[in-house]
Amino acid sequence: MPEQPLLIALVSVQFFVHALGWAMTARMSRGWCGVEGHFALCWCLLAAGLALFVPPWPSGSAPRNLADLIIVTASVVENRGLALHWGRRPRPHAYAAGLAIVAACVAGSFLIDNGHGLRVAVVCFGCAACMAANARLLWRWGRAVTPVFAAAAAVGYGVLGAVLCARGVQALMLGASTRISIDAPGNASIPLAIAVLFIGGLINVIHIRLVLGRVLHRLGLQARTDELTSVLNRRGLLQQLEAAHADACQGKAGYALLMVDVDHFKAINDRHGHARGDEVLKAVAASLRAAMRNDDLVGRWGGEEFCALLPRTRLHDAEPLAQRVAARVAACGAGVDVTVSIGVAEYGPTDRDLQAVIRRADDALYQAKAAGRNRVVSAGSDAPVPAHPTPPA
Ligand SMILES: Nc1nc2c(ncn2[C@@H]2O[C@H](COP(=O)(O)OP(=O)(O)OP(=O)(O)O)[C@@H](O)[C@H]2O)c(=O)[nH]1
Repeated sequence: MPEQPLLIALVSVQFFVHALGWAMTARMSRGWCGVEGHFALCWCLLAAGLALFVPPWPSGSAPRNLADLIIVTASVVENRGLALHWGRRPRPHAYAAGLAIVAACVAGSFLIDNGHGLRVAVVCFGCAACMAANARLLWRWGRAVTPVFAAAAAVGYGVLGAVLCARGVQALMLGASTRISIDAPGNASIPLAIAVLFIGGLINVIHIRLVLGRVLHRLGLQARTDELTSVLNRRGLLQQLEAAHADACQGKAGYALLMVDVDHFKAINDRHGHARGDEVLKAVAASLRAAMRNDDLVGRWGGEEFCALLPRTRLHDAEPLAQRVAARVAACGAGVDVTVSIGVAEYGPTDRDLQAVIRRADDALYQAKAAGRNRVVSAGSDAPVPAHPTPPA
């Protein structure tokens, strides 16, 4: 086999390896219709398209343009995969219309003198439109999570789109004599083949980075979230508490803590069943979140106990908030009478240790329980405040 087709065959094999990797990932995540499945199909199409440039395929216009159409389809599939990655709704009609226009132009160009230039141009413009759409997706949705990577990748796709546009314009102007092609005779196309291999590798790195980032983000979220109530779990809340405490120790704003415990929860479980108990816990968590401000964080401390972190909040502001929480819970409509006891504590300049603040909130909660439940007690204040007139369940 002469050097030229050998090089193209190598690039095709490399893309096929990418496809294999994504196919395995899609199978593991059972996501053939998801992002991984789209990337697998994209790389498979690219590998197939390039393989059509290699003997025994004849070197006439038909296999070349079939290859070009397959490559445009691969670009469309990639864009669909990226759209799915950010939860955007892919637009099948737009994709189908774009592909139909490219296919019609390629078919029509066979009837025109010097149609070769038109065919190359249309295919280049088709791919360039997909690259521009990819750049837009990365710029619009990716920068919020990974600013540097998303901006660099968006610029990369943008440059690739611009190069393809320039190539399309050149093909239109030069018509039949346009010769810049991966299978053009002579040594000129060797750098082009190497560039295709390099750019393909970079695009695959972008795909890997996006999917890996999403998987790690999801795992991190699961590790910090309570499965039943969807609020933070103890580990997740402790991380936030430690960060708030470190900030406070450095002289930044302090914080307040609410320890919230459902009253007589064992009786609710015993009387109404464990499943209803779970529903009550979900309703209490939802009420807590609804009563809090945007910056406040709610977590399930364990069992029927919740904890809320109120950043930049003093005790005298935390107390009315705790009252509001108690009133919300009492009105949560969980199907049974539910009340909570709440202990409130705030960070003080002598608190070198987060555990000291947690202990004060816990002690205040214990006092609220001992004083008859369904009330708010602030660490340091002697008089427990009844939270709500409703008697415990
Ligand atoms: N349904 C349900 N019950 C839970 C869950 N986690 C803990 N519990 C139950 O919560 C109950 C807590 O009981 P206790 O610690 O005696 O507290 P209590 O009955 O609320 O009493 P006071 O706190 O003193 O008012 C236990 O019966 C646990 O089995 C859960 O995820 N779902």
